[in-house]
Amino acid sequence: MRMMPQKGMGTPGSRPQRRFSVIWLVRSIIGVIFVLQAITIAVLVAISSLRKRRKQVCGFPYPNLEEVQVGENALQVYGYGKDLYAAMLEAIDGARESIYLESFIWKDDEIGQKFKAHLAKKADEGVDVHVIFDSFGNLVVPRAFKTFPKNIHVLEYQSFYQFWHILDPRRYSLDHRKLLVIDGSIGFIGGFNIGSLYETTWRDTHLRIRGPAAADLAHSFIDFWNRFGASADEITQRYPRRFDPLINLRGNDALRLTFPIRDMYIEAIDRAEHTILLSNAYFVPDHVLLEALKAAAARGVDVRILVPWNSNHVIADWISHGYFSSCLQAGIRIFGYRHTMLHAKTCTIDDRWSTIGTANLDRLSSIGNYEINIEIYSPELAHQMRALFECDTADEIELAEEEWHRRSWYAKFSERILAPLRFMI
Ligand SMILES: O=P(O)(O)OC[C@H](O)CO
Repeated sequence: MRMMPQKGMGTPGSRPQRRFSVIWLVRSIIGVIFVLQAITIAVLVAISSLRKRRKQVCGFPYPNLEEVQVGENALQVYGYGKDLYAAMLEAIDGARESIYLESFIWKDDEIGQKFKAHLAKKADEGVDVHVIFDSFGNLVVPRAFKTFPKNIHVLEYQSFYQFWHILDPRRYSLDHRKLLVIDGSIGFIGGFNIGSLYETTWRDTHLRIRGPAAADLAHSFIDFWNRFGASADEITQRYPRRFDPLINLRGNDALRLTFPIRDMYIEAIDRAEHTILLSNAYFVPDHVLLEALKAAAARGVDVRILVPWNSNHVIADWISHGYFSSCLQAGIRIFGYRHTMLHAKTCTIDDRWSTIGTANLDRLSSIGNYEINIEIYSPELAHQMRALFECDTADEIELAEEEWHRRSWYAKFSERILAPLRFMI
């Protein structure tokens, strides 16, 4: 009996023909995109490491800002690491009761060691010293550096500590916060991690609070410690807190799925009438945030966004570039900071409202990590934030819409091919 060859099988002895199907097509397209993304990333990383080898940082301008009084609190903005670290170490040296230090990254270098030595001295004097750092953020830091004297309480935050945690999407989060609180009365918050690199070569923004609002920072630390630290080592210290309409702390909590910092940004942008001056290290906004910024520009608000021109994460830069065309079309002004890496996470609106904190405008910070931002209602502070922004943008490039549209085809291609990665960072 003769067998009729079935569809797609070919004749006996010949190679079977691949059956065309939608699944095969989708798989092939995804495969091609993966390969193109891998090639693009490899090329960009190679170019970036060449650039890093050649680049010399020759300093950057920043204004000297005076401490301002906001209600019962004195606020000092820092735009330069050397000044900030000096103030932090001075505050640590003056501690009498407690020191709470939390840092996403804590480098084993001159500055990192300096902090460790000052903390050890205070612990020996009997001050209650607690430190938290993120396990993933400090993966490359030697274990010896992460070992502290016995009288310093340490929490190395690790999201996964049971096997089943890998099944819980809420645990794909980092402790991205940067906090220092002394005696519940002096608090530091902002973008600076701890390390020599950040001391003089990165432009970042941090805030010192002297006054009752520092108690909020203390309790944010204490709450985190008591939830994730050993139960036998609870912090029982309390600092009186009070509601303050001028200064508000906003904290993202991954396990509780509360992400008020993103909401805070959207609400403030929606309210803007005159100006939005936004600086962010990694500008990869979600659809809602982006539409809020565009809507503000459409109603006549002067929206200006400052991003690093070449950040420490080249892929993030190129993903960020993918937003610029639509921002420029919407009337948003984009500035690229070229002096050095700009790591600040700040915004000031209508010369009234400002925020300084740890949250980048990307998915990880918006709906992923533990983050902490402070929002301040104060024309005096907003005036300083404007001065800082204007200093940062004074001699930097502003993208012109036409010129940006004329960028090379391979730049446009790279942005397109990397766009699907927006949801990963
Ligand atoms: O995660 P951030 O914003 O503290 O930035 C850290 C730097 O990217 C370190 O590579």
